[in-house]
Amino acid sequence: MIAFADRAAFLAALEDLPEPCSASTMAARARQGELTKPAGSLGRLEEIATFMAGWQQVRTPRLDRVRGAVFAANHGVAARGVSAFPAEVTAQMVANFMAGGAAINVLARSCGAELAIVPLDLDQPTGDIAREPALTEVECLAALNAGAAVATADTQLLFVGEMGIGNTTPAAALSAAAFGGDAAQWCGRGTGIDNAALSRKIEAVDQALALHQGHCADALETLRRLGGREIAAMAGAILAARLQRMPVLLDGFIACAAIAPLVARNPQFTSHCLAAHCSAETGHAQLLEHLKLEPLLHLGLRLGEGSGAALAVPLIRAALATHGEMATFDQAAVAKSR
Ligand SMILES: Cc1cc2ncn([C@H]3O[C@H](COP(=O)(O)O)[C@@H](O)[C@H]3O)c2cc1C
Ligand SMILES: O=C(O)c1cccnc1
Repeated sequence: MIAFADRAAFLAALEDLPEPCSASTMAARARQGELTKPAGSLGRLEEIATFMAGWQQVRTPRLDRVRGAVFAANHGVAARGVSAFPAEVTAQMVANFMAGGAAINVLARSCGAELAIVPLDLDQPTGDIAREPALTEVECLAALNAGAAVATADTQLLFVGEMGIGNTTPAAALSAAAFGGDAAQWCGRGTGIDNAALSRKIEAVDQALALHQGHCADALETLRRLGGREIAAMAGAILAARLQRMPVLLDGFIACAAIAPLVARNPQFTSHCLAAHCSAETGHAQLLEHLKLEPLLHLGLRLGEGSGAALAVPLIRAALATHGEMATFDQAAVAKSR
């Protein structure tokens, strides 16, 4: 199991990222060329199959073990009234996840994913990022490692989701810190806030950036100052997946913002990631552009929890099924292109 002993170990891991197996990628690409269809006619399904082959290091990748994890935590900044819901909802939704009644439970069941629910110190909200760092270094490392622990070695595809009332605020701050732009450009309506709450949110992000930006010397420091426990956990899980060459399906705005500081440091970081969808939250489309990822789905979702990622699993499955099960031109005695 992957764990980051200290700041240096986390930062060193980010500098030394494994690459996909090029022999498997080439073998998968060659197989795509032999299947009974015009070259390229399955579009992104073909890219998905070769992507999965490279990361799983086999010519014909499989999807028997899909693992999802939902990390939950509370945010000091929520006390500023930046969400449409009270902070108690985080713990109430964790109970709902445990009982199997949330959207992600239903979607994980319907796509055959195993789901871990990981509450992180729900009774200890982070510091309010507008006036102090969200986390201490020790707390941030603990959250990164709680995330890393879900990337278990037998997982063929990992997705991560989150629950944390107010967390679109730190997500906006992390995005602005990593890729520039002002607070208003990254702040959206989250759970459905009104104009007054949106003004408070933009002000909180402005203040957070003014306070912390000069001190964000590395990716851990940025996550610690502007992030939160569930956000650091998602970053830890996605990095731990990469260290094991495990492909990752990214969810919405918050899950993508969690890796923004890692991508700012190492632009190659997202090579093992597919963007499941583009959320309706302001900022997600531009964030995906900075991550250089093309989303698979546009469904107008703005839920989080890993819901968009779970919805993309059947698409990956279909890509791998065509790749693995279609007849070749030779097998089916179909004439090849001239
Ligand atoms: C019942 C409920 C279920 C949710 N599931 C995900 N979120 C989503 O909404 C929150 C982010 O939006 P904001 O920053 O505006 O608070 C996060 O918890 C996110 O996962 C939910 C929110 C609510 C209210
Ligand atoms: O994009 C998301 O994942 C999202 C958007 C709004 C609220 N919660 C999550």
